[in-house]
Amino acid sequence: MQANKRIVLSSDHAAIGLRRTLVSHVATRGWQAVDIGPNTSESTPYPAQGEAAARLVASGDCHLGIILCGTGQGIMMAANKVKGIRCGVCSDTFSARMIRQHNDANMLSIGSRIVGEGLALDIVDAFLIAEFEGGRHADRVAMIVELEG
Ligand SMILES: O=C[C@H](O)[C@H](O)[C@H](O)COP(=O)(O)O
Repeated sequence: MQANKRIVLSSDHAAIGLRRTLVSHVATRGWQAVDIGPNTSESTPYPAQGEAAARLVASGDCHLGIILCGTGQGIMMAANKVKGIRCGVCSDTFSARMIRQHNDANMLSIGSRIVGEGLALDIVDAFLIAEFEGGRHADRVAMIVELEG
């Protein structure tokens, strides 16, 4: 259990309901949720929401991040533009575990129009429980970091 660790959650308008569910869920897993919205059903651009969450992770203010939009793809693309962010879109628990174990991902993206609530909770659990394995994977992640310049 990762007690006292902070995790930022962010979404666009397409994923407000699922984001709120995940905010409550991560708290039951011992994480302090930093929910940066939105809290209106008005159209909210995913790039800004992804960037804002990514900056909290990149700065060290939050240890991990969970971001959501309709597909999970657009907000993931935006988050990955921020230096230091490794974010993957997951629609299954195996991928959610592996992006932590092999890729040292610090953000998870989920598509609210693809993944149902029950699976989303399992995906989040898989992501939170898994830990980076290091070893041969560390060299590969270092190569990703080098690409950032
Ligand atoms: O990657 C983008 C996301 O799936 C957005 O949630 C989606 O494009 C929003 O579409 P709309 O404005 O039609 O709700």
